[in-house]
Amino acid sequence: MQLNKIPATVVTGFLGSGKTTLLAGILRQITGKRIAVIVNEFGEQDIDSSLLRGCSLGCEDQPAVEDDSGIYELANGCICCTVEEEFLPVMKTLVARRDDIDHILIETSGLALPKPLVQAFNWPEVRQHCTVDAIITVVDGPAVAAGRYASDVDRIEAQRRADESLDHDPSLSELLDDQLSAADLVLVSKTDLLDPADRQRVEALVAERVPESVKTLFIDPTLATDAARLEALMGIGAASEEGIDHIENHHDRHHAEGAHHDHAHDHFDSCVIRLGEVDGDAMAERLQQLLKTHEIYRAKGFAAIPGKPMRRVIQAVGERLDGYFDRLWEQHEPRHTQIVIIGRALNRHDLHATLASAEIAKAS
Ligand SMILES: Nc1nc2c(ncn2[C@@H]2O[C@H](COP(=O)(O)OP(=O)(O)OP(=O)(O)O)[C@@H](O)[C@H]2O)c(=O)[nH]1
Repeated sequence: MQLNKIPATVVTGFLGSGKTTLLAGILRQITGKRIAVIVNEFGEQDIDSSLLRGCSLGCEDQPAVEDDSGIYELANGCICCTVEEEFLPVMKTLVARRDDIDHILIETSGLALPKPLVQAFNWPEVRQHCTVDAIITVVDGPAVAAGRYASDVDRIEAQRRADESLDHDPSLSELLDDQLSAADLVLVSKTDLLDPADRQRVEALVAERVPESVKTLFIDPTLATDAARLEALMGIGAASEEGIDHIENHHDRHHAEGAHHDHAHDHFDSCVIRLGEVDGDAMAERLQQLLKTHEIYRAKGFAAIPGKPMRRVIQAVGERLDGYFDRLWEQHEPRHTQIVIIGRALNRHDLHATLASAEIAKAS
């Protein structure tokens, strides 16, 4: 590690792969380090920072940075496209506060490429004071084992064959490749949902895409009881910015071939559904129905349930839906429901109408 530079860990990985869960585990488990967090979301609402804030508020001995929560949101689009406008000013703020910060954790949007962000660490203002400790790519174990990325390639190939005019349409598989191409360390998440054969499939897929020198760890962040293991993720000392220009990826290759410059997120759509109080069971049932009938990759947010003093977090990845109560509604906070949905060709009207049928009362 380079002396006197603040180390920054960049956590990348597809939508819903487990990045926020990992960050929350680190913030909860690692005490004695002052950690600043930068989160970037695809979509108009930053649910992740709200969840992470809930986490650091719950951990009294873990204030991230003095006098605020230490969580910086870059909610306005994908970090890989807004490096200059959004990321640089935040980094300058952190550099100015460097005596208060031991480590920076950056969660990129699930649709972002890590390369442009890491290249920004070579800008003089940043380079002088910060270094990239490691790029950690989180891979959704069950999704990879189930062939979600492969089947998407097949689907897109079929689309390309059907319509020759289709230019470069980056697939989920290419995005996974590009997120893996920059990795210093790969973490396979949701290992509680993997059987030994799944593990082998995931291992084989990752091994095809990363050099042998890059380690792959199977980790279960929801069971993040192992602080020493989490601590080992910080302090890798890779100085990833030094070699980043030489990392090859599909995105740069398409660009060099003269293809229209676009990013995976140009092909995704997002919308936010805002409602008042909802019937919890009806909401789950309607959402499950939408996950089956629409091309939704990710849905997340929270719901206000009548008579419940806590807000209910809603999480969906693929067709899997989870929910839990995370914190009490504050006294003057309006009780409302808000769900961000990310997918392809979303019909907002349909999504809103279906979920609104679970609404019981308008927001207070
Ligand atoms: N079973 C299981 N579920 C997990 C694990 N880690 C994360 N999840 C669930 O997976 C869902 C997505 O997790 P997040 O941590 O929000 O994923 P993310 O990568 O931050 O998602 P985006 O920010 O939307 O890209 C949530 O419902 C988590 O509870 C795990 O180890 N096991």
